[in-house]
Amino acid sequence: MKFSERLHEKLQPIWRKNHHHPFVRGMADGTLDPQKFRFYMIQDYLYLIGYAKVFALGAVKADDLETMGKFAALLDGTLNEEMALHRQYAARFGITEEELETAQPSPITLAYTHYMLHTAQNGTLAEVIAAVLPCAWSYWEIGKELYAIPGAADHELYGEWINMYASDEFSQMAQWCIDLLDQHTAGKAEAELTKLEGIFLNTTRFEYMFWDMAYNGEMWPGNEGISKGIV
Ligand SMILES: Cc1ncc(CN)c(N)n1
Repeated sequence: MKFSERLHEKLQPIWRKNHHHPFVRGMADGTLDPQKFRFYMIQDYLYLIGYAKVFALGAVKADDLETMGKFAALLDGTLNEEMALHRQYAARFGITEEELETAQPSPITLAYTHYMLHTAQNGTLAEVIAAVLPCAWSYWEIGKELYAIPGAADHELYGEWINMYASDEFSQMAQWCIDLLDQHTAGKAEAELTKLEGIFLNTTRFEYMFWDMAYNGEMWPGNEGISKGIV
């Protein structure tokens, strides 16, 4: 069994929780409060800045030019395609790029990005991929699931989000990460695989916590104004 198959099978219960989270269900049926989505967009923008840096660290840790080039392409895709969608949404909400970049990260955004960056800075290439894979893989799965719901991808506000994460480009990048992890784990000792499984589990948990943070507008104690999306 490939290592990615083992992860997928073992972590299904947590993955299903992401799909059933009220934030995701609200995008699926179009009932999500736009203010919650606004708050999510700002936090996700900050998250993606950290996520992009993890791809940069992947290029540093790669030991062949092809893999370096692919990580460079993922970095470019995150900064210039995925985050472009966020900038478009921000414009619709009347938020400037400067406001986006200077917004305060919530405790979960900070913890999640710092965990990924710490892992990527200190770990092996396989650990870098284990840290980012739940982000790419779970969004691809959610995107596909929502896209299959009649009318969901045409929703005035959430349609573009769904189309982005169900797109061929996004699926190819998630599949590349899956294949790279399988390549770097083939024949590895159980102790190493267990460590990688732990990293994958942690960022999978963070994915759930991120939906929850966005749904509840969770900010630092005493920052309730910000939690309502007023940056
Ligand atoms: C929190 C989170 N996780 C994953 C993704 C998909 N890159 C994202 N945009 N945001």
